[in-house]
Amino acid sequence: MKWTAKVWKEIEPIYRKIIEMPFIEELQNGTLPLEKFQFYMAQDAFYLENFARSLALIGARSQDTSHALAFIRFAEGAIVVEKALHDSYFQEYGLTERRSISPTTHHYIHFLKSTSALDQVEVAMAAVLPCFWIYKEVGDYIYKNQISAKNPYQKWINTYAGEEFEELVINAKNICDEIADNCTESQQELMTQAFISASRLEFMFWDSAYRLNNWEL
Ligand SMILES: Cc1ncc(CN)c(N)n1
Repeated sequence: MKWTAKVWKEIEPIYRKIIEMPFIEELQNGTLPLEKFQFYMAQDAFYLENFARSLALIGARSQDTSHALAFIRFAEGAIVVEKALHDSYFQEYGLTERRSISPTTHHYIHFLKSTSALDQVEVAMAAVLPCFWIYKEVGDYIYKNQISAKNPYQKWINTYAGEEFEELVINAKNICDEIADNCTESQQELMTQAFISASRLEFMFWDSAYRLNNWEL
């Protein structure tokens, strides 16, 4: 069995919880309060910038030049494609003020940056995979189950359910499988643990946006 098939089984309960969470349900129905979406978008802007830095770092640390190129392109995509989505929502909703980084965003960003900088590069690749794969699955799930034809969050849904994003996800999964095939069992286990941690953080990211969670002090 491929490593990606094994790890998806591990995080299946987390994924189920994600698609059942109110943030995702309301995003799908177009009823998510704007304030919660704006909070999410503002946090996601911090996230994307640092996610892109982590991807570029993984690219720089990859031994195989085709993997290096793929990760450098992923970094570019995170900045160019996803930022375009952000910019259009920022303009549409007049989101200009710079908010502070929430505790969950702070934790997620630092988890990705430290893993990318200090852990084995294959572990870092596994840590960023949920950022691609879970978004693709959630985007597809929402797209297939949408009831309302008029949804203010349609651009978000179309981005992650789209073919362009799908290509990136397939590529990232294939690289992880190739890398995992050449790893020892204990390295694979570290990859799996990193994948599970990032999947938990994906859940927390949406959950904290729904609760508008911020520092208490
Ligand atoms: C928190 C988070 N995770 C993943 C993605 C999709 N790259 C995102 N935009 N934001």
